[in-house]
Amino acid sequence: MYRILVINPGSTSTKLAIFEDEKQVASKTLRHTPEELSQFKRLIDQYEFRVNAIEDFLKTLGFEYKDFNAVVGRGGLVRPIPSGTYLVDELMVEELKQAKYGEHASNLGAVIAFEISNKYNIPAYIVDPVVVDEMEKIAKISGHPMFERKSIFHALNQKAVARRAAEELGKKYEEINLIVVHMGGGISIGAHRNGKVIDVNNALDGDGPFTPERSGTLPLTQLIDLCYSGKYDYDFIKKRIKGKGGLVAYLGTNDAMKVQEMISNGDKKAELVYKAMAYQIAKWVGKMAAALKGEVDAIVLTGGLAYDENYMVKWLKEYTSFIAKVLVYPGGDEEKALAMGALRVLRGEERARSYKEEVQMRG
Ligand SMILES: Nc1ncnc2c1ncn2[C@@H]1O[C@H](COP(=O)(O)OP(=O)(O)OP(=O)(O)O)[C@@H](O)[C@H]1O
Ligand SMILES: CCCC(=O)O
Repeated sequence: MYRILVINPGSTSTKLAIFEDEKQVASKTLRHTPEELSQFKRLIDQYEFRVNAIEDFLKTLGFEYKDFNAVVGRGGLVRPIPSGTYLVDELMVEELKQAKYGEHASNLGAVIAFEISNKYNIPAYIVDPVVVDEMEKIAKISGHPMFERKSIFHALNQKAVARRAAEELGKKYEEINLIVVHMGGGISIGAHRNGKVIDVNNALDGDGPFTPERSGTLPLTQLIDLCYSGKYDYDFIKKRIKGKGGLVAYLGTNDAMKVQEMISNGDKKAELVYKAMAYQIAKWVGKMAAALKGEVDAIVLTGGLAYDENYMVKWLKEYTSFIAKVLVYPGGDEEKALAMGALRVLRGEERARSYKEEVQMRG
């Protein structure tokens, strides 16, 4: 039996799980408020805060790090790489610590896993990091040669739920077309054509719908004017786009459950803003339907917001079910996908990819 520790740092949560082979024997989701996280200037400053959460979780269950055969973290903003399980190495950790390719909570997954791996001599892996890139060339064209559209999205969960949907449809993932909508602190909408994500919004870069705490695409000239108004510095503007945008900016919370409560209590502004979020998500589903030339086997809704059947799921069905049937997998399969990625390698069913070699090969 292989015991695996799963560490999944998200933008508004830390999700932890323990697997014994295929079986999840424990799990915990810790939610973090914007106030709690805003005390840290840089993402890497959250290291101790997130490690303490892991150690508390293990202590309550009576486990120690040495009881595990592997530790697997959600992979972050490294260079664009193909889908798969990667052994965490020094190059990857150095790039993540320096945030060379950007800051994201999942950067901490590999960094924490690597520390544990070194101290306790157990392997550390990441699986399908947020930079998995299968985008078609045509989708990368932005509108100006100084800019390129990038594939940065919830690759791990999108791939995991897409496989689950294929199974439910009685087909192979490689045989079907899906639009997968991951709705968490960030939101990504991917066009999956025959097992590859050929187009997707860059969930980190003001590209896409607004989200619980991100602005999504903003009116460009207004944004430029604001940047040059002399009133705000770089960090302030960036925070309006990521961290203090979206629901947080309009309603003061990134917690959709609180927004649902506001709506139930008759708050009309909350209803309008939350419905506008559904409306923008639906329009992105429409874009991806066009990318797939209308050949869509199913639309898959997932992530924390997919738990909300009363509003979000209902509205999205109203707007998009003319395209294809809508399957709903609330939360998602991220922890399982991470554990299974590590398990396949531990069992020798798959070879862990080397990040260093991948980087050398791609030049
Ligand atoms: N049972 C629920 N009903 C409604 N909304 C929920 C429920 N559970 C979580 N959410 C909402 O989902 C959002 C967070 O989703 P999720 O946990 O997928 O995000 P995350 O893991 O922090 O970020 P990301 O998925 O972008 O990495 C929050 O707005 C939260 O309030
Ligand atoms: C980039 C995917 C993860 C997120 O939106 O936070």
